[in-house]
Amino acid sequence: MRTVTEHQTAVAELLRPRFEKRGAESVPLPQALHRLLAEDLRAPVALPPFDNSQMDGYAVRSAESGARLPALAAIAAGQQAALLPPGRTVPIMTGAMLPAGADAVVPVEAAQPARFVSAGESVLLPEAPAGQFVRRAGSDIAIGALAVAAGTRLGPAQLGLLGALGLGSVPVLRRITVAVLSTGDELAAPGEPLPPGRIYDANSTLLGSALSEAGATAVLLPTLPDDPAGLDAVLDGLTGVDLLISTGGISQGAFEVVKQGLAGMVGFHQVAMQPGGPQAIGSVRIGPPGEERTIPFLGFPGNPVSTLVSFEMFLRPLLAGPRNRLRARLSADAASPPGKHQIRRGLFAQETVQLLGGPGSHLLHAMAQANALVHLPLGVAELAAGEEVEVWLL
Ligand SMILES: Nc1nc2c(c(=O)[nH]1)N[C@H]1C(S)=C(S)[C@@H](COP(=O)(O)OP(=O)(O)OC[C@H]3O[C@@H](n4cnc5c(N)ncnc54)[C@H](O)[C@@H]3O)O[C@H]1N2
Ligand code: MOO
Repeated sequence: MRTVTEHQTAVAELLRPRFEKRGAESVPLPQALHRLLAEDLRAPVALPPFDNSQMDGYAVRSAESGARLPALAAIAAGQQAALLPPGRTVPIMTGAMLPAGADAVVPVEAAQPARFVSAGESVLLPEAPAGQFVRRAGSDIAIGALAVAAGTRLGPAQLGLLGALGLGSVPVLRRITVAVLSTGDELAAPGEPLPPGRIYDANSTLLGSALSEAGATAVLLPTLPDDPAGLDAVLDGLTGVDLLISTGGISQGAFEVVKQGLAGMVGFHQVAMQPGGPQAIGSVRIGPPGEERTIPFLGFPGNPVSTLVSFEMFLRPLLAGPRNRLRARLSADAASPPGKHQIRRGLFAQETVQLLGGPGSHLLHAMAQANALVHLPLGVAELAAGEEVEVWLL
């Protein structure tokens, strides 16, 4: 039996070289959400690009503040500011360029009168130290500084920064394309009638959406009946994908389509975790004759919770990095098979986690209400309420 870490290492060794060779593409900034940045990006301009006002108020030479000063015509955001002559003040709006000579801003409500006066009128300004309410050029980021590092998953803040820096497009890693093959005679497609003895296919949707959320492109193949010859046909017809994942058909049954169809080509292992114990890993030949190539293959167990937990444990970290991990206290006693790393589903709030449903890997309804995976480590049989465990926030 393999440990979780051993299988994680095996999956990483199989997939990392492929993922690293995937290459980059340039995409318009608004389309780069959740993509991985392909190279370090440095600031082509400083932010702010020029000294500007942090307040709607009066720009002043600080040495001349604490006095009544005649005002010039107001400077709006977007205008180029001229020199502020000595002995003058100028109404200035938030974000407007500070005129040369000025080094402080007095908020309009601190002036007397507490409004914007017309050009030529004078206004009494309180003492304002140098730098007051002035946002210096480069105080957010200096020109040439590292803005976003290669490998960063681009979220709203990173994309906003790149927009502020004037970048219209961004180099991102090409998406990994993953074919998803749910197997089993019992499967019917959601939306279709359900004959007796059959169940609806949950895994195609579950795994497809997990892959999309992690930044990959999922290609959902039609479900495969328990017919090893059918698997050969699927492989022959497959092109343009970086990875194939199957679900089901890998344990000890009499009709294990993946196990029978790929015997000798891929490894079938028992991993010391629950759910997700049975795992397959290796490489498969795909493509029509003359265009064959070899791609990595992962076989996840068929139970839907096993499939999603397998994805979270083995694949998601390689596609999108680790989940947020923290320690939480169990809300109630818990038991776990000591020979396995058990991964339960739970509801995390205020440093406490409540287990939802039992350990069974068919309990998809409970998982659909969970916001965390709860780790009960190898070697642990019983945990008391209040004991700390690791949780991964989903
Ligand atoms: N004798 C043994 N039997 C089983 C063992 C074992 O060690 N010895 N392991 C059990 C464990 S643990 C798991 S997990 C499953 C894994 O089996 P398979 O990967 O071969 O999966 P299947 O048998 O095809 O399906 C398992 C279960 O999940 C349902 N299923 C499958 N695909 C889907 C889908 N796309 N959507 C919804 N539900 C699906 C399927 O109907 C089965 O109920 O093996 C245990 N057995
Ligand atoms: O290892 Mo299985 O995934 O418990 O049901």
